[in-house]
Amino acid sequence: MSDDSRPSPPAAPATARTAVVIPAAGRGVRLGPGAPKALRALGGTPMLIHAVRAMAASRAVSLVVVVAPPDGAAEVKSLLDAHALPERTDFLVVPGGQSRQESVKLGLDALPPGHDIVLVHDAARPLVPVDTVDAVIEAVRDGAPAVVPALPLADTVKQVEPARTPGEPEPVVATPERARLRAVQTPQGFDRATLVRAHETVTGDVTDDAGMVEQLGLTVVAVPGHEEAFKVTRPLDLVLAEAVLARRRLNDGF
Ligand SMILES: Nc1ccn([C@@H]2O[C@H](COP(=O)(O)OP(=O)(O)OP(=O)(O)O)[C@@H](O)[C@H]2O)c(=O)n1
Ligand SMILES: C[C@](O)(CO)[C@H](O)COP(=O)(O)O
Repeated sequence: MSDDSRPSPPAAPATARTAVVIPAAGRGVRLGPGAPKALRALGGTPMLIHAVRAMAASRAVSLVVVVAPPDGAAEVKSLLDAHALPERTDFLVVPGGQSRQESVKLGLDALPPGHDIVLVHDAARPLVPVDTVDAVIEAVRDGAPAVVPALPLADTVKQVEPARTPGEPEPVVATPERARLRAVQTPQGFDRATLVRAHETVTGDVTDDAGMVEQLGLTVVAVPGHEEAFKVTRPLDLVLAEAVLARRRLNDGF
C-alpha cells in the first residue's frame, strides 16, 4: 500500500457532471472463439451497445467514452452510429490497450474537462439496471472518493496454495469469514481526481479500479449491487444473459 497521506478530495458537488469509461477492448478468451467479447451479440444486439445504453439510461451521465479493441475503433464508432442512443449523451471512442488497467487509463486520458465524477463500467456487464448506476453516482456525490456495487456471496470461499500444474489438488490454507466478503461489480464510481491519481500512481496487478484507490490509502465504500449486473465471462453467462433479456422483453411487452 502506498499511502501518500494526502487528504481525501472534497466531495463532488450535487451538480457534478458524470462521465463513464467503458473498457471494451478485451478478447473474451474465456467466452471462447469469436469476435471480441464486447462485439458479440446478446438478443441480436452487440453486448457493448447494451452496456452503453445501460449507462446512458442515467440522466446524470453526459459523456460515455468507449475503449475499443486496439484495431477496432472505427468499427465501434460505426456501431454507435448505427444504434439509437439518447441525444443528451455525448460519445467518444478511443483504442484500448493490452490489459484492462491500460484500457481504462487510455479512456481516462481522453476525458475532456468538466466531468468531476467518473464511472468505470465493463462492457461485459451489459444488463446492469439504471438504479444501480444512479446509486453509485449518488454515493460519490455524497462524498465517497470511490464506490463499488457489491453483493454478498452464496459460496464459501477458500484461499489455496495455487497448483503449479493445472488440475493438481491445491492445499487449502484459509477460509475467510463469508459474511464479511462481497463480490464487486461495475460501474465503479470515483471522484475524477482520485481515479486519475490512482492510475498515475499504482502499478502492478490489479483486477479493479477501486483496488487501485485502496492502494492510495483512501476509503472505498460498497453500495448494494444487483444480480443482473453479472459479468459475461464464460459461455454459461451468455445463456443467462439471453434469458434475463428475454424476461425483460416479455415484461416490457415487446
Ligand atoms: N485489454 C483489455 C482487457 C479487457 N478489457 C475490458 O475489461 C472488461 C472486463 O474484462 P473481461 O471480462 O476479463 O474481458 P476480456 O479480457 O475480454 O475476457 P477474457 O479475460 O476472458 O479474455 C471487459 O469489458 C473487457 O472488454 C479492456 O478494455 N482491455
Ligand atoms: C472489474 C471487475 O468486473 C470487478 O469484479 C473484475 O475484477 C474484472 O475482472 P476481469 O477478469 O478483467 O473480467
